[in-house]
Amino acid sequence: MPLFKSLPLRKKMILLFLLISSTVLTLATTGFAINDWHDSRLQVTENLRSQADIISHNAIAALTFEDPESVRITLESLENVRNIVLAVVYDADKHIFAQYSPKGYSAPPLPDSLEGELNRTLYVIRPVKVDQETIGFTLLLSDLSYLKKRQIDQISIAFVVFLLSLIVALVLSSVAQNIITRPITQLASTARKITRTQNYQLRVRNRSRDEIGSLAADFNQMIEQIQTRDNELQDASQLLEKKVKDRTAELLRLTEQLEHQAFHDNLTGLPNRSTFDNQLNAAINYACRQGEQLTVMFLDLDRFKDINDTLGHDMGDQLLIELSSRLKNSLRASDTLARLGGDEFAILTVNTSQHHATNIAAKLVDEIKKPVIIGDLNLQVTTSIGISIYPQDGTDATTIVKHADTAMYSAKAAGRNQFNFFDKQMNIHSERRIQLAQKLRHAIDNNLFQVYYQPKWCTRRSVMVGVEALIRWFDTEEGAISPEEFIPLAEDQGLIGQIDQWVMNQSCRDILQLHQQFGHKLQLSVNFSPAHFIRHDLYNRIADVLTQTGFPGTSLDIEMTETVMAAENDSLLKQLDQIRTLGIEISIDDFGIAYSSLSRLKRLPLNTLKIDRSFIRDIGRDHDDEIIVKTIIDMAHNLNLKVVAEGVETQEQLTFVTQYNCDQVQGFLFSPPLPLEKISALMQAQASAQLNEP
Ligand SMILES: Nc1nc2c(ncn2[C@@H]2O[C@@H]3COP(=O)(O)O[C@H]4[C@@H](O)[C@H](n5cnc6c(=O)[nH]c(N)nc65)O[C@@H]4COP(=O)(O)O[C@H]3[C@H]2O)c(=O)[nH]1
Repeated sequence: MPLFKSLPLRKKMILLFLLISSTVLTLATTGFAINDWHDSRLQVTENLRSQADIISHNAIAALTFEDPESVRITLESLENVRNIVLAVVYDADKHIFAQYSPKGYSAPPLPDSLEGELNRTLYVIRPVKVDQETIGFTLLLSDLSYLKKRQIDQISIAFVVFLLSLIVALVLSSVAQNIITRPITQLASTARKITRTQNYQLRVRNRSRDEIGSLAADFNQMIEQIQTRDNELQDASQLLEKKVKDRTAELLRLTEQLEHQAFHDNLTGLPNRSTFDNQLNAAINYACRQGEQLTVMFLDLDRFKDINDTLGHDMGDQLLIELSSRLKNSLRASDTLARLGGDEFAILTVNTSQHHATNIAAKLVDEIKKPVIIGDLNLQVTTSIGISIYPQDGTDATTIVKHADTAMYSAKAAGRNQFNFFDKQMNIHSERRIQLAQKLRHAIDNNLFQVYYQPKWCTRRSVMVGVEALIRWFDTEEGAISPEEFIPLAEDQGLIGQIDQWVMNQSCRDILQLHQQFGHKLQLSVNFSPAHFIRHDLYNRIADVLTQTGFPGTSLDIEMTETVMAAENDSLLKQLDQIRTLGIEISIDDFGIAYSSLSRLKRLPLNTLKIDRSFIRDIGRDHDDEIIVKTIIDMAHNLNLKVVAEGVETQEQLTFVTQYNCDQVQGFLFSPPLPLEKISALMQAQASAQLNEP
């Protein structure tokens, strides 16, 4: 049975067909054979009966007259009757009376029953009667071998027919199975193919309209649904795959960005402080093992805060980007350049001698000094660099960085635009800055400042026409502290606003006294740090001072550094215009050292240019500076601006600037900054002299 179950449907059907056909044929043949056998026996028996009746009738006389010869002759007449192998007539006592045996059969004793089978022969006994009296018996024996032979022949024929029928049945069943199972086989093979190839476009060819046809139609419909779902699934999976891919890429990008942001500065893309610290620590460990030197440079842009405050942060950012790239291009790939924040950069160079560090620092100072052109601005920035060397200036990262920072401040204090190597003395300066900052706060809170005034002389008339208010700080412990030292500190510490406000207030009161005393409108110049211009209430604050003090705006001059002038800034322009409505004049201080945009000069509402004293100082020594001074004077006059030469110390310098029609001069040649009483005395003297003039 398991073998049958595992057979393909086609073979199962053929086998079943054959089984059914052979069973039916066998049953039919057997039925026919049995029937035929019975019929034949019946016929033979019938024949024997009628022959026996005839013989019995004919033997009456012979038995009556005891004439066996005549019975024998009668019996011999059976010669033509087929199959009779023995004919015997018995007398009443069942003794053989006569017999006929064509095949030598011997007569058996007379059986008891009238019909039956004896020694594979059929026999029939008929009594010979006369008037109801039995006078003898007739026995006829018929041989069955003929019948059997016929039976065998028939069975043989039936067997052949059986075999032929089987062959026909085989052919027919094969055709039948082909008709029935082929669609099913196709269905199965299509299903297998679809499973194997996942090709849901395959369909079963459906020609019939029977159950298999509808099964195939249902199958096709089912595959169609699966195909639709598969397509939807594939679309969804593709979409999902794409989304997962996009998401993964996005995550990767974000991770990289976050990693980059964690270790780099956003604006310049340079490593940040934490990366620098890590690299420095690693470099120190390596240098320690190898016995090498390494150098840390701390770099800070000079007056960058002014640029940021006046030109705006966007401009400051662009400048930082440009300068970062310059720095990077000036260094080797093995050097680390990091932005620590604001305008502070740090550089780590490994295995570097002091000589090599000097070359690098000098190169960086020069690179930064080169003009930067952003839009129509031509900016010039300088930098101060502090350098410390491992292991001589420190053996751990914190100390080395701190010492480079200290050296940088020392470079700034020494006049900026230079580099300085750390030396132990500088620590004293660093501590000094901290101590000074504390003192400065105390001085502001307690009004511990004074204002000195430095006269400005008119070159044409040789009279004092104005004064510049300059703050003075006389500390009880250490005496006078120079503004050169504490003003940058105040700017750094965000204290300059309070200082300038105080100076303006005080000087307005002071000079108003002189106005009242001498009836002469001496012009007052006050210094204004660029930081003021980022506050939009500057106009109000100045107006308030004028209102509170009663000082005439027309006698006030505000000095701002050249960095302010470079601002492409509508707000600044607006503020300056507003301030000018108060009658106030505006001067550019220290002109010539930073910006040189002529178009900006023309656009801003200015009154005066003050030539930086570094140009005046070298008159008579540096021809270039002389040309610069002359050019500035010409240019200012062409722009309808007054020119003041500051820092005039010698007659030669005075002669030079006077020769080129400089309008005013200021400097030690005439007077250092003086307290109000001395200015008052000077004015007194001047007034007396004028009175004495012829
Ligand atoms: N070598 C030399 N120097 C001369 C000569 N004539 C004048 N000076 C000095 O040059 C400086 C002129 O002031 P500045 O250029 O505005 O430079 C000022 C100014 O930028 C700043 N400053 C002073 N007072 C104030 C203030 O009240 N507010 C602000 N924001 N800054 C101030 O501090 C700087 C230094 O001020 P000071 O030490 O008073 O130094 C003053 C003055 O003493 C000279 O012939 N030779």
